Amino acid sequence: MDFSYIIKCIVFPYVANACILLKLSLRLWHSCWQQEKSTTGNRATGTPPRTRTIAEAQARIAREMSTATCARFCTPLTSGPAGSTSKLTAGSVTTGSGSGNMTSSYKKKIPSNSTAAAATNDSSTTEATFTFKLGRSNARSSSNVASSESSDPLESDYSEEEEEEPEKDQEPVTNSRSSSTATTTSSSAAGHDHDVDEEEDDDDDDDEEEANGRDGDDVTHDSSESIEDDGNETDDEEDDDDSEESSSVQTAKGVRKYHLDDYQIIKTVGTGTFGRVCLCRDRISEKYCAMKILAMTEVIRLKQIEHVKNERNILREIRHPFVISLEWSTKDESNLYMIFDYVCGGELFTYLRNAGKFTSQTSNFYAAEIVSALEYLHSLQVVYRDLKPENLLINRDGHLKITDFGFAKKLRDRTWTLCGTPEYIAPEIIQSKGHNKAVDWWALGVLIYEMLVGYPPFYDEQPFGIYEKILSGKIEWERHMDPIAKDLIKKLLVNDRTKRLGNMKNGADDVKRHRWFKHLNWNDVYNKKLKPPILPDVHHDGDTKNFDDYPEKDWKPAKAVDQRDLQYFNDF
Ligand SMILES: Nc1ncnc2c1ncn2[C@@H]1O[C@H](COP(=O)(O)OP(=O)(O)OP(=O)(O)O)[C@@H](O)[C@H]1O
Repeated sequence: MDFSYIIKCIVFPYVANACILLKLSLRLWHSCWQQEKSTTGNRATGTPPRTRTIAEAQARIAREMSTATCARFCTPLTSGPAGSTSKLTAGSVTTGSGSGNMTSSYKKKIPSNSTAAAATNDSSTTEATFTFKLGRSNARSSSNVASSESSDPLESDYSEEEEEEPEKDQEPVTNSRSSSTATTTSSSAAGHDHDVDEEEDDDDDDDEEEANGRDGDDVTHDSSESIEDDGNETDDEEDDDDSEESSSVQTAKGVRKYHLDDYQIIKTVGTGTFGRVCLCRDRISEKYCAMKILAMTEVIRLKQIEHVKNERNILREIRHPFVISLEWSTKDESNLYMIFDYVCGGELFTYLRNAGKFTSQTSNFYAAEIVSALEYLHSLQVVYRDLKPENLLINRDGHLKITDFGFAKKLRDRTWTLCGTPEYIAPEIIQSKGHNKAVDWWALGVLIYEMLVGYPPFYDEQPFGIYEKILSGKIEWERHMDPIAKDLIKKLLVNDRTKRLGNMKNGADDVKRHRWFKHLNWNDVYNKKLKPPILPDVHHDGDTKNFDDYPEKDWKPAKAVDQRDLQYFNDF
């Protein structure tokens, strides 16, 4: 073996990966340090971390896992806030090894420094890094991550290219920007969104173009056009009286003038990084809905302005049976508000943890609905970037609704943000190579594995351990795993994204034609004709029994932001 071969093929890859991990460590350290300086207490709302009662599932998973893996997956437990208990039972679940009701404490938010954070409940530890979004994770070593390096509140993302670029327009937008036109929204995103899309420029670009069977011209997409076309567009010209908390929206039944007062808040059903999600009742239509309330001070502090705007803009544009529907959005001087359909069945995550794992049939059903949604999103050049069981809600009819578009982004080509949930992050995101829709197909592979096995394929207590495992590409397989499902997972969890199923020239069709989905008629999938394996136990549309209880008295009103900061959200 010649010397240059050893350097190129053995030493270089190790050194490269070590450098990447070192870089991530430095960013983590930097961000921890920044967060520690600036925060005490847990988020603007003051809500304690959420816990659940799922020890039996944990014990079962522990039994089924090798001791070493188990020690990593079953991280230290903490007791939760009084009253924060899961009411969910597994009685109605058709699953693999599911076995009824389970109780025990299960740490919902596992910070990067789990012991310290568990002891203090302090967001300065739980929000370490690239803005760790720890509100939603249960058995994860941490939840979502999104990089936030700069002190510019508009700069939510990290990219090497950015650092070399001259400072972009970083002042808050002026009043001359119309608050609701799509063009403004779009130009704002272009001007401030540091989740940079760039033409491909590194070595594998050409390969990738070839593999995708597309050329650069094909990928251009003018988001402003589609947003303007959207029936939900607020019509300021027709209604000059519209205040920020109210607006007229064209609905199927004609123009409706929405007001925040139209919604009666009933109960908190979920918490997130910047606020909470409440069940509410629309006094006009008498429909139940979910109101996501985001404290602007937190959005600014965590440099997530563009991500939040992306979320709203993308959601306004899309409509699909397996994607949450945004009905209206608005703001006041303290909060941003998004009104969604209320999905009363709760999170797929809870059903999965209660069951331990799903059968191949059950997993296949959910995977098919996700494939249908991903195909649709990608056709609009939207990359979702946060696929995981916590973000999949089960509707009363048993079908899925994908929620939380906080990391979704309309792509021209590639983007560089380090974001996602560690266990679900694709290797190219860790390596800061620039990523595209291929990351969603990777995440689908992780999700199918987690549904079938009960835990994700790459796990460690620390995000860096997870990243190391992802980059190593080694996966432990269960002996009795469905071999056809295993084949699909292998084809999705391919480190080289140009060879990853879903990202090649036939796109989603390659996934849809895989043998694991052979029996499916994809029109039936889209039209919800398949029989759902789980029917949630709910008594009426506003039932909250499938969600945890949150002590309502813990919510403190978010602080009003000053006029200058308010302008960041002019186009929200
Ligand atoms: N439309 C809905 N119907 C019912 N529950 C919902 C709905 N939307 C969100 N939830 C609940 O609220 C939780 C938090 O919502 P979401 O993930 O959108 O908030 P987030 O602030 O973006 O959270 P994170 O910071 O974890 O990303 C969800 O996991 C879910 O349990």
